[in-house]
Amino acid sequence: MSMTVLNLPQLLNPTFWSYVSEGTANLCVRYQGPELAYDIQRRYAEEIIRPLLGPSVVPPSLLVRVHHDFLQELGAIILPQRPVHRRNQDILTSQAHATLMPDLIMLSADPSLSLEIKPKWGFIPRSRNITEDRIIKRSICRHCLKTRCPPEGKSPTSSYCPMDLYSGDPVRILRGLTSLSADPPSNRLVFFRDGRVIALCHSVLPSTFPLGKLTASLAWSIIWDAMTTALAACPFLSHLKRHQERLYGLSIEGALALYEDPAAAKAAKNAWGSMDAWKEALNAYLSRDPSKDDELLSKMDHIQTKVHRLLQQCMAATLQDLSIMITLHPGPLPSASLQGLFPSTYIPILTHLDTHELEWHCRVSAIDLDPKPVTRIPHWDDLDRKIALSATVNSPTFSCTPSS
Ligand SMILES: O=P(O)(O)O[C@@H]1[C@@H](OP(=O)(O)O)[C@H](OP(=O)(O)O)[C@H](O)[C@H](OP(=O)(O)O)[C@H]1OP(=O)(O)O
Ligand SMILES: Nc1ncnc2c1ncn2[C@@H]1O[C@H](COP(=O)(O)OP(=O)(O)OP(=O)(O)O)[C@@H](O)[C@H]1O
Repeated sequence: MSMTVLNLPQLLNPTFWSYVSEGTANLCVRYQGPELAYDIQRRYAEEIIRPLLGPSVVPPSLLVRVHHDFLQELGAIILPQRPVHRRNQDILTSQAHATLMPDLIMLSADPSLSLEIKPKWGFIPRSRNITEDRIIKRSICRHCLKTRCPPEGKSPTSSYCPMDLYSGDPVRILRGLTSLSADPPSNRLVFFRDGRVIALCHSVLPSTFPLGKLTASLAWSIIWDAMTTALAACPFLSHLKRHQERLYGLSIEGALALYEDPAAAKAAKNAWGSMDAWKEALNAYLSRDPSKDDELLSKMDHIQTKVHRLLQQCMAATLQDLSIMITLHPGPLPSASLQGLFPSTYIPILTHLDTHELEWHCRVSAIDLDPKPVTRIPHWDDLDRKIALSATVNSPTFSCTPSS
């Protein structure tokens, strides 16, 4: 068995280390050098988002050293496989680090089918800070305001309502998935078979797949059923919705009011690059009584409280923009492989096919967990204002059925 050895020369400065303890064989020292800028992104996912969503959902990752020649050669090798519209942007060959993660789409040589979806906001906000001119936000969810109530002269761009996906009700979850799949192709729903992107529902399944001998439409209806069962069985979406809603407790209008205090904005911008500050904001959130999520702004006179609330607003923004990867493996639990480095959790599912029961194993993971800049708060508020005002002018005749 080979072992991965990471090359991190920037750590090899003895003054960055201090003594902790020792035994007969090992001596333990603690790293106290400068924060590795690139590492903030990786640690944010592991130390801030993982406690919210759960260890089985947020994949582990390692920071590895890379160099110019490797990145340049890699860029040339993969260029033909990249989408044409992305090719004008080269890989940044000056990057010193990359993140190594388990492959969430495919595991060893087993047949697999994965669905990547971007669920977006899962609740309808209730905050007292929502102003009268944006009152439509209380009856139509953010995604539907943005996509189903476009400015005059434009057509709706989606029929998907996230409230369905987050409802916990299998009938509504299936409706959410199928409406997403009926939308024009986008990164909001992507299918992978055996590690490669496939055109949704038009693709014949491989014969190694247990459904491969069925007609495509029957096979796909069973697959939708298995995906729905997995999402209904896994507590992930309900955790995601609860944390989105609580972290967004002041609504963007309230967060903007805090950001308009120049001292708070400056302190929050400084705090953004420090993992200690993120952890403080997370702990303040985890120990907060939910009845205080939408606390009166006038009661928040400490700069520290404002900084916590601003960073929490950024955490909510990460949670609204993440993607979910649902990977289905037909048959028994996939055997350990190279991925043994990274433990993961599978949900066993049974689906019915005529008189036969099919056994699947399913893994649900969250990806794209980047920290969102606190400096975007005015932009998010402005976007919300535009979306709410343009939808109000259209006087939509529908409202969204809350997810619970
Ligand atoms: O706020 P939204 O709803 O426009 O979300 C943006 C996403 O739009 P979407 O609603 O998924 O079509 C947008 O998605 P697309 O690139 O449009 O697929 C981005 O994810 C953007 O984040 P970032 O600029 O990559 O950090 C997202 O922006 P942030 O809200 O994270 O700033
Ligand atoms: N661990 C993983 N295993 C398999 N595929 C992955 C993994 N992580 C990311 N991907 C794939 O790579 C794509 C890009 O990754 P990611 O979403 O982190 O990039 P991004 O630049 O932050 O994207 P965006 O512009 O949507 O914010 C994902 O949409 C997913 O298809």
